[in-house]
Amino acid sequence: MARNGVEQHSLLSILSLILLAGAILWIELEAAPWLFKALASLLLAAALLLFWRAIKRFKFSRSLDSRVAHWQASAGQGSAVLVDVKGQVLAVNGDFARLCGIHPDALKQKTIDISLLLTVPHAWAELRQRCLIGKSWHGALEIGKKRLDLTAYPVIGIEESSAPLMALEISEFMLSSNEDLPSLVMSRVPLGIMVLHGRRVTRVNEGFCFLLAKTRTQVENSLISDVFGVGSSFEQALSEALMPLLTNAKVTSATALQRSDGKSIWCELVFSCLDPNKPQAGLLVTLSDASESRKREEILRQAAVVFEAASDAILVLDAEKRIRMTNKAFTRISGYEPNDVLGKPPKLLFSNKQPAELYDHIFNQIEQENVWQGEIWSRRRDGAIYPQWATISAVRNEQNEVIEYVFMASDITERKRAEERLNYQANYDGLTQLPNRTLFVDRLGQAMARAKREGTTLALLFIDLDRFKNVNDSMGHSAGDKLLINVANTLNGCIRESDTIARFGGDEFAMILSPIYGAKNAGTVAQTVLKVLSRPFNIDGYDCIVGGSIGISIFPGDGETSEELIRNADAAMYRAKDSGRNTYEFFTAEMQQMAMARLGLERDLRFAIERQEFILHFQPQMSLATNQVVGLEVLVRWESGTRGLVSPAEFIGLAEENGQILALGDWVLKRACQQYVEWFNEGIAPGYIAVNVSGRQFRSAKFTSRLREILTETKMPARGLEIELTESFLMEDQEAVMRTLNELREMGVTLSVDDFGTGYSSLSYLKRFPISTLKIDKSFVQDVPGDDEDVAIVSAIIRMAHALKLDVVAEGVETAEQQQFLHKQGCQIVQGFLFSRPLNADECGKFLRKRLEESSSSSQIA
Ligand SMILES: Nc1nc2c(ncn2[C@@H]2O[C@H](COP(=O)(O)O[C@H]3[C@@H](O)[C@H](n4cnc5c(=O)[nH]c(N)nc54)O[C@@H]3COP(=O)(O)O)[C@@H](O)[C@H]2O)c(=O)[nH]1
Repeated sequence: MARNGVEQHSLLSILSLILLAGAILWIELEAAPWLFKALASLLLAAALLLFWRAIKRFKFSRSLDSRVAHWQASAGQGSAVLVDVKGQVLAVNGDFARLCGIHPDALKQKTIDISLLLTVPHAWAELRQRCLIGKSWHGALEIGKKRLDLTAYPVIGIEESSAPLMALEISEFMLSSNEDLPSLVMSRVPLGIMVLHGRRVTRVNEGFCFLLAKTRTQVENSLISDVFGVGSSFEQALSEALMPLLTNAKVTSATALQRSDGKSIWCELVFSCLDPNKPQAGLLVTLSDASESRKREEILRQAAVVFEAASDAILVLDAEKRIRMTNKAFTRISGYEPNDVLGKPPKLLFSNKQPAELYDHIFNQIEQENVWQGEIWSRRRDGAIYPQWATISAVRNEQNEVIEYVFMASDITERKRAEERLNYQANYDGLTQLPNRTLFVDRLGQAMARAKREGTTLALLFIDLDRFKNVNDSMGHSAGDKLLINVANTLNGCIRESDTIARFGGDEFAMILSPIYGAKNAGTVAQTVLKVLSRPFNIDGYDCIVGGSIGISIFPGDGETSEELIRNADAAMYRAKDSGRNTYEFFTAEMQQMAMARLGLERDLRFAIERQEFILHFQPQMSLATNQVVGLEVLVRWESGTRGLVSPAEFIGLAEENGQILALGDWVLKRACQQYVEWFNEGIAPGYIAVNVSGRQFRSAKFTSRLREILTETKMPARGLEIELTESFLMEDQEAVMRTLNELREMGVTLSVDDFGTGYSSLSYLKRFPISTLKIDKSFVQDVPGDDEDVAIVSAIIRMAHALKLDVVAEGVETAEQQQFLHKQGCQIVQGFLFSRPLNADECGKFLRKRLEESSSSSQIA
């Protein structure tokens, strides 16, 4: 270009000389003929024209030169060419010549139609059009087999009229990189590969597309911001890698990348230059999915956190069972610092409270089953021994060889204490600290097994205190508790080391004498026990004499199971009580039969309730003043298919013991109310029906609400119902009894005290409780007026009842003498065989009707 400028400059000088010569000639020929003058003018005009054109061309050439020079000065790195709008090359750099495979000299004075290079259809027209309107153009082009990245932009002239020029910058050939990365490798390699030129993605492999769920066409030739998003984490990683790449062959980083399907993957990126000598020549980026390894790392990190933060002590042992790692909890629990134990076997942590073989046993089991779990006693650094719950597991490699053991252990000192407490509570009586029934049964089972094995004999003594209730009721529960503790200590003194004494609850105790050499010896022990029990116990300054009754069963002989032995000793104890108390009885075959009978009765009773085999009988209560039926006592009967009509005396006690009384009592109440309402509607009902309610039924939480339901359901008038409760029951838990009695009174139901005189006949409860009637027990009535004592008792009860404004019913009246006596004493109401036996509903209905008829006819006669 410079040469061209010099040539134009010389041409301009020649033209200037011609023009000067023409002007001189024209002046010299002023006087010459017009023909010469005309020729001279013509020559001058031509010279002027040429001069003007030369000036113009010179100016243009100067402007072009300056633009080319300016472009050359500012042209960026890489291949570049400056062309005019026709594609004529105005300037090139050396890289461009190399790109075209043409020596730079070959371009001298030559013109190359750049559009020939642009094999992509319309590319030339597009970029030319963009440059003509002052915009740039980017695109990927191919030259033969080569691919290149081209950026074209307009080069503005100094004058507006200047013809537009276009600078084309062509990035380095990728030919060499293509050859370095054979397509096969590119496509097979399980990595994402991406080639970047500037901020443009020029090539990617299948791995890349797979990784980011993109298609090649979505990615190739797109800007990074289009592929990864504006301001993406990739862009950030790239910009962070650029500086280090100037000095490092490769730079790695990792970041989360967004896939086209919206998922995010964690990628490891490796940036390297395509040509290490020319960082600007493009970058190769490999991407690998590190999500899994990151997850694993995360898990490992979490595991490490768990390891350290675990509340359990954790030790990692190597295959030789030497401690390799410990966590903080281990140090906290054991007191050992890691350095105290690292490299040592965990045996040093074991205490000798357990058998020495345990250590080998543990690892033998792990060898077989991979894991061992159990309690071990460990020793802290300060020597203290403590229990641990340990889990030791083996970690094996793919060859199934143990590579390490993980030993996890928690300090269970507290848990053990709590367990011991619970165990104690479950097996010992809280008041006397003696074994309870549960532990007793367990020990009895063991003693029976031992006796069987060794061919020895054992005895079971069932002890019931005779007058404990008196103390409890008269001196209060606290005194009763003290008495029981004293009794327990005393009984403890009567047995040997090998024997067991237990409290079964209430005032019941039991002993296992094991072994016992002959039943006689059991009798001797029973005598000793009775002797110590008959001595006074000093409670709160008072001497309390209780005494006891003992039943004895012997094994083998009196039962095959512990329950049988206990039941039989219990039966013998009842026999002892029946035979006058403060004595002992051995279990006998006869008792065996009774026990069997009781079992059978219990079974049949259960079915009787299901089959509704019960009926009600009614026994009239007569007014001695009017000779009228004033009420009816309701008495249940069991019409058994196999046993006939069974008296309640035979089954009520049993039903109370096993809880069947709840269902039975409910039925009795409802049926009695229904019957009363029937008679009431017929106009023959007396003033009330008196229903016997057992203590267990009365104590039930639902008793009053259920009674309310029954009254409503049957439409029974509450005032027509009297509840009969035994005197002894009223003495138990007086506050609770009081609450229920008050509820009954509010409902309008009255209360009668049954069997009065047989219990403690305390005046205080008669005053406190809302009682309306006292029933004198038939045992007092049967011997009046002959027996002075009974006469005194009966008259006293009647007087007391009058004083307290209570009605009195005398039951069991069988003779006219008894009736007269009672009448004389002022007893108003009587009940007994003298007037009527208990009658079934039909008979009772007839009885009521007859009595009414009789009384109406006698009143008519009168
Ligand atoms: N909880 C419930 N207890 C009930 C119920 N039904 C009855 N019983 C109680 O069973 C015991 C035995 O009753 P029973 O065999 O019916 O005997 C009663 C009468 O038949 C009997 N009696 C009546 N008059 C005479 C007589 O002149 N002589 C004589 N020897 N016996 C007679 O007395 C029993 C009534 O006693 P009491 O209840 O004390 O008034 C008995 O304790 C019943 O209470 C029930 O449904 N629930």
